[in-house]
Amino acid sequence: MKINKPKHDVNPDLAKERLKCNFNIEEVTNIIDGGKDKTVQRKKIEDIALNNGASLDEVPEECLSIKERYENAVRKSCVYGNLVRNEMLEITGIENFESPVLRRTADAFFKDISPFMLHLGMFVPTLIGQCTPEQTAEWLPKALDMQIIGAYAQTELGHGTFIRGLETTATYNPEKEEFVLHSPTITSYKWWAGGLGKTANHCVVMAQLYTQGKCHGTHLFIVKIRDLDTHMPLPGITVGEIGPRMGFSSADNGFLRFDHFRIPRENMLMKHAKVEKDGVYVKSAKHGKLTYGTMVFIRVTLVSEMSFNISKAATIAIRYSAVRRQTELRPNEPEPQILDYPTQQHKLFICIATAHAFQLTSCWLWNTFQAVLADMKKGNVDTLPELHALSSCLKAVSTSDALSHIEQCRFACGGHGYMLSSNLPFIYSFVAATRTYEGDYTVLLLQTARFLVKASEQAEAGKKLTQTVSYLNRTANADRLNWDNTHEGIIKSFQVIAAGKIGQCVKSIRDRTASGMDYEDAWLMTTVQLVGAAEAHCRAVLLNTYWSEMRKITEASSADVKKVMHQLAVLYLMYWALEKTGDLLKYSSVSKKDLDELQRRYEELLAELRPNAVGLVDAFDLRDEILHSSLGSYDGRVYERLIEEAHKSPLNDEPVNQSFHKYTKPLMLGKL
Ligand SMILES: CC/C=C\C/C=C\C/C=C\C/C=C\C/C=C\C/C=C/C=C/C(=O)SCCNC(=O)CCNC(=O)[C@H](O)C(C)(C)COP(=O)(O)OP(=O)(O)OC[C@H]1O[C@@H](n2cnc3c(N)ncnc32)[C@H](O)[C@@H]1OP(=O)(O)O
Ligand SMILES: Cc1cc2nc3c(=O)[nH]c(=O)nc-3n(C[C@H](O)[C@H](O)[C@H](O)COP(=O)(O)OP(=O)(O)OC[C@H]3O[C@@H](n4cnc5c(N)ncnc54)[C@H](O)[C@@H]3O)c2cc1C
Repeated sequence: MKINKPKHDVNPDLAKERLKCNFNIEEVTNIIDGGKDKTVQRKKIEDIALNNGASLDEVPEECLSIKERYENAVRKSCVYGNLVRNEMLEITGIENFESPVLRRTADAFFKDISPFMLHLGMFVPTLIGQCTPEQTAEWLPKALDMQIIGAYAQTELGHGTFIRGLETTATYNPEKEEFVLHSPTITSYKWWAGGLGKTANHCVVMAQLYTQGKCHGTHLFIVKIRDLDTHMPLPGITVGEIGPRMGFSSADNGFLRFDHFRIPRENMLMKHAKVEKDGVYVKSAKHGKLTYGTMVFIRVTLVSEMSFNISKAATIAIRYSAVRRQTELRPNEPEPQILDYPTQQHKLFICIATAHAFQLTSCWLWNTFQAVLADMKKGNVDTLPELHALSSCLKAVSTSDALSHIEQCRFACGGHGYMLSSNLPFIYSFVAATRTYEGDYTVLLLQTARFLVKASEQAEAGKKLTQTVSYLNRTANADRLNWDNTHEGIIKSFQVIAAGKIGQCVKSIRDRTASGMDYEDAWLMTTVQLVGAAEAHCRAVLLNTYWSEMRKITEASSADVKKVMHQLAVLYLMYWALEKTGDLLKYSSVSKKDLDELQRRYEELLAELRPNAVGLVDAFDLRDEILHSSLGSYDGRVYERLIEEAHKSPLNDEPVNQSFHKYTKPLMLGKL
């Protein structure tokens, strides 16, 4: 594999690490990309971005003012958008506009985020999923060609989670064959939509549909909000940016208020329901929640997105840990590389394993999603509830785990990890938002819990369950599992933990209703346990999927690659078994001796993986221009880069800042 040659000598410690690596890095890269041809395709697309000045920012993004950051991000988004439509989509195929490669290449342009991200990320998928064929023909080519730029405006100031509580109204007027969009209250302001504030000229709006005097619940509408020539907001539209936030600093999350704003009838997205010219409401969907389809799609894609973000953080922290030396172990001996500390390995190797676990699980989930879409095309919606339960818990757990692992990577880099130039704070604040958007962590786990409680009751009644919950058929009446210290044994124990927790929830709800509580209150009182049960289910799914997909995908691999991929998966199983010892003690016959043995094996495994650590992150094949990190570059010039970045601070533009003469000196002289 051609590695882009570093311009400088590689740090000697890092160079030695690469010599220690005992597996074929390219083979692992191909596995991560999904095949050799996919690696070639990714590199080709990255080359297009990098050959077009992707990473060239004279002043680092973080040193710009809010306005400058936004304007710079728009400039780069236009260069990027143009490359996407003219060159990159030609390589991926237009039907793969959502390819993770495009999203990842965007990182070569933006340390933070593109104001156009939600155009491709949510607006286009909504058109694809929610339009009739005629509407698709009208809107999709314009959107893909970026003649129109869109946002996804669902959340309001007063409601994000509870979609049925949204207050924006779309009232049909049959005389004019128009919908009137209106924001009746302060809490009905649309709030948060990415790109809505200043960039988008169109948006998809979720609103309560009224026709013939009756409310039919939330539906989607496409709305032009700005003049395409002047970009001025249209009369009846108040639109702007919501203000600075923890991350997403180069984008324009927006607010939007409608004042009796009229749109043609054809602008209701009518794939699943429509309003006839005379105002008659017709529902064609066989499932009530198909208008939520874009959210399911994004939840599915976020699992792969989390793998990517963990792999970036792990690459930075592991390369840095190979360069950084700290603390004498024995007098007069050289200070060890911090990567030699088992505590450091404990923080970091799980990140490598998790990136693989999420990547393989995301491919499996994507295939499941495609199968459900195919079923739905044939009119069968029976598989949707399982997909919703699965995508909800995997989105919740993968974003939450990614966030805590990325924070560990920052801790692992000590003070330098706190520098924006390390890129870790950007990665962290980007991922922090993912735990909330597209459905808050707790809320989504409670969605999965609804499915699990029903499944448990069906298992109790002797019904055969679908694949991801079929373990409930086997474990419904199991009390404590006999501990079996094999890999399959660990996976099984997680299924027993999940089954036990779900069973306990069902019992709590029944006990509470039996003592006179109504079902809603009994459910509410049990929600802390229900969240735990859904998380446990998700862990069982993740462990099982990672293990079985890893074995499948490495079947034809070389012995060394097989070995290291196997070691990572075992590390993942052991890490989680040790994290959940309380649950294991509760639901299996595991003994203190077994757990001590597991701990010992885990520590040995860290040592076995140690020589391959740098090779494993090199295999993520994240080019420096995508990583944007003073600590994580391929050549390991950590200290030189930190100094170079420090010199870019605008505060170093002159030797004395004017504030000295204006304020400090008068203070010193007692003249304030
Ligand atoms: C130039 C370009 C540069 C770069 C771009 C390049 C590439 C881009 C590519 C990719 C980008 C990738 C990522 C970026 C994406 C996003 C970035 C950031 C933006 C974020 C956007 C948002 O956040 S949009 C808003 C999202 N909002 C939510 O998620 C709200 C969460 N709430 C809900 O989902 C629901 O309200 C609820 C599920 C909590 C409850 O719904 P409700 O209607 O009240 O339903 P219930 O009555 O409770 O339930 C009834 C039954 O329906 C079932 N149900 C619920 N939801 C679904 C569903 N979605 N599907 C199927 N079934 C569902 C529910 O379980 C109930 O079932 P029962 O059987 O139990 O009755
Ligand atoms: C960076 C970012 C980008 C975003 N982009 C968009 C966008 O492009 N388009 C868009 O429409 N939206 C967007 N959002 C909004 C996002 O989807 C919502 O913030 C999210 O769905 C959470 O809803 P909320 O803010 O109303 O939180 P709330 O629902 O108010 O949550 C607050 C707390 O209450 C808890 N809670 C709420 N309901 C329940 C319940 N039923 N049971 C138990 N606990 C509960 C939650 O767990 C949480 O702890 C974005 C948000 C962020 C942060």
